Amino acid sequence: MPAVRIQGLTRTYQADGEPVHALAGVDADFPRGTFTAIMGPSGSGKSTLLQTAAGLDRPTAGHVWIGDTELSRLSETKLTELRRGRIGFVFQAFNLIGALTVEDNIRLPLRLAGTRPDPAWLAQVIERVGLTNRLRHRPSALSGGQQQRVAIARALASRPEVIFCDEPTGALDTTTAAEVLALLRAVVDEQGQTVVMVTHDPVAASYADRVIVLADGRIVHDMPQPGAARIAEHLAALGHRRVATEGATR
Ligand SMILES: Nc1ncnc2c1ncn2[C@@H]1O[C@H](COP(=O)(O)OP(=O)(O)OP(=O)(O)O)[C@@H](O)[C@H]1O
Repeated sequence: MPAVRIQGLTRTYQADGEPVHALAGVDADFPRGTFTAIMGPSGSGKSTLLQTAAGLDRPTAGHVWIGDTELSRLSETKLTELRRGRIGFVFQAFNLIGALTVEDNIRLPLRLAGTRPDPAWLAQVIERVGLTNRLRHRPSALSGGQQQRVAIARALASRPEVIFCDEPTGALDTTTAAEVLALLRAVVDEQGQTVVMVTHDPVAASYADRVIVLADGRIVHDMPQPGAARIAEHLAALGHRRVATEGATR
């Protein structure tokens, strides 16, 4: 069973009385222990795919499974429980709570879910992200890369079945971004996690095992990660104007 399965995923918005087909029937499986990058031009449906797959938004039609649980059958309460316990999120803007220490930020999803932390797992996560000496600090005392590592530790705290990342390196410089991507790669390789990451950056996508490219709400490429240079070519062929080619040699 894949960690995530989406079938016929469709999301239509109304804008000025006109339908906008953000997702026009997308099928994909995300096997456990894999790292997938979702790419595509601006407006192609990447964020909508992530939001609907993660149960943050309801599709207009189609289905999402997290493990064996089909989301459309869940009440809002059950969906919230599932998001807290079985899904991790990492966003471009980190979304840490400034008034809480690093440690309390990491533990927050567990507190919200009312689950008892597994101390051995938490210690392992904190060590893996290199934050052992920072636990008493506030997020504002940390660099951007460190803050994103806190967000990754927070996403891992509940030992989720999948981690959804929306532009996790969008706010970071190249070196810090590389550290964060290496960390995501490591949690897949060492802990068997499943990561689904939206990114505009072919270099970021080159850390994934697989690249899915969307255009107009449909999958137009689904390929084993071919390297940043080839990814950039695929995007350029779609008329993508914001391709980061700098350093695209990986
Ligand atoms: N709340 C909304 N109301 C109306 N239209 C929307 C809404 N959210 C998204 N859309 C439209 O749906 C389409 C897909 O948007 P989405 O944000 O998923 O694209 P994206 O690929 O993530 O884009 P970007 O790379 O610019 O973030 C776009 O045409 C967008 O304008």
